[in-house]
Amino acid sequence: MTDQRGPAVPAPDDFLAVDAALTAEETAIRDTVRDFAARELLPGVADWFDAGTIPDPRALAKAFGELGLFGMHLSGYGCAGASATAYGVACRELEAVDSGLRSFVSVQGSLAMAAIHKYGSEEQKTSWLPRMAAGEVIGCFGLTEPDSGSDPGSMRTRARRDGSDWILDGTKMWITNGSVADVAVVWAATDDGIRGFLVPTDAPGFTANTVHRKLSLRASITSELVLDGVRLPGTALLPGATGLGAPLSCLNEARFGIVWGVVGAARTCYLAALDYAGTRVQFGRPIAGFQLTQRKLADMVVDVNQAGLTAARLGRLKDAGQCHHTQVSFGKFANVAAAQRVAAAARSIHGANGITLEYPVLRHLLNLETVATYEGTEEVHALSIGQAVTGLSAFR
Ligand SMILES: Cc1cc2nc3c(=O)[nH]c(=O)nc-3n(C[C@H](O)[C@H](O)[C@H](O)COP(=O)(O)OP(=O)(O)OC[C@H]3O[C@@H](n4cnc5c(N)ncnc54)[C@H](O)[C@@H]3O)c2cc1C
Repeated sequence: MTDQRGPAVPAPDDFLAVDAALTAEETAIRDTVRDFAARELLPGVADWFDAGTIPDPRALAKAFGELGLFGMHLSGYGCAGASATAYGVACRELEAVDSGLRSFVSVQGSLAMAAIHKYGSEEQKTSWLPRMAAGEVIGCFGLTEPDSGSDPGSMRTRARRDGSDWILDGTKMWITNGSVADVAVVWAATDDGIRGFLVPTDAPGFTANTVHRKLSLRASITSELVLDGVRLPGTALLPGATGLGAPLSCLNEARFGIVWGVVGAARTCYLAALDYAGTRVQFGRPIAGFQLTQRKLADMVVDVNQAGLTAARLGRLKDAGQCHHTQVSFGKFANVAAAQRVAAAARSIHGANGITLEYPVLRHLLNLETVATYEGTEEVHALSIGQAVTGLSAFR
């Protein structure tokens, strides 16, 4: 909108008019997910966080499936085949409500389904993907172990041959949706290097134990997976996944969703702070009128919108097939840190109210501790960027 005085004052949450570059389809997806999230997720999320769970994960999976969010940027097998940017926008709108809800979609679509889509046999794809896309089957992705996190090559979970079968032994830790999953994509060391397996969670010897007393990502189910002599047929092996590069490429898909998602978390915190600062009166005037508050709000609007710009640029690079994994590392590294700064500043603007679940700010700030840790910690992505720019690996 312009008038004779020139362009209008930009919208606080889209200061650089990034969304104007979305296609009509991407805009429609944004609006659909935003409406759904406001109607179905936002009213309950503080209670779910308080209770430390998602009350009905199967119903939630069905609802996400009906919206076409699972495996949204994959094609065929019941997946929506949308652009990477559209998927990113959907992640942004979900994480504007809670990082745990975006994690549900990331793990199902970008980790479990992407692994099957990329590395599975035709039979595995037709058997699992349509039901996972519809939300009838929940998947999880087991890479991390109690003693193997940033260095997944050190994993101890073993898969050994027994005739044409495989026998899996080991423990996976911090696995999102592990206790509610129907199928686990489990990565294990074999005599031929790291391989991926599709493990039905009712297989004898498989157990999942929910992790309790988390202080972050509480509206999400996190589990330990125990594999005690789990016997699988030869057809459980993902034939195309050979070596550590396979799970790492799935993580790169999920990280792309994080680059976008945290923009949503930051936006929510920023808008809450802006609203609060405009109505909270101290010393006879709204705290938004104090210079120190305005400095915070200016820093926040820059962080939110620069992060949005980074996400949008990576989306277009990915849609063009031109997004290098170190660029996704750049996005995760920069955007998570920006979201953490915004959430912390928003919490301070809310004063004492900011420590309660009546306002979203501390919930988001706590969630972002997980988001900074999973899919590669802040340090790991710094090293990945460092390696890209220097040509020297400092990982070990
Ligand atoms: C809520 C939640 C959900 C999760 N969901 C999943 C899931 O679904 N599937 C899954 O497989 N995993 C999942 N994870 C695990 C997550 O990916 C790991 O926690 C992460 O990779 C870090 O591993 P770690 O916790 O073992 O930390 P560590 O690797 O032990 O790292 C500890 C610290 O050391 C630093 N560090 C490590 N190596 C280096 C180095 N070379 N140089 C400098 N610093 C270094 C790290 O950056 C970090 O600060 C989840 C985690 C959480 C908290």
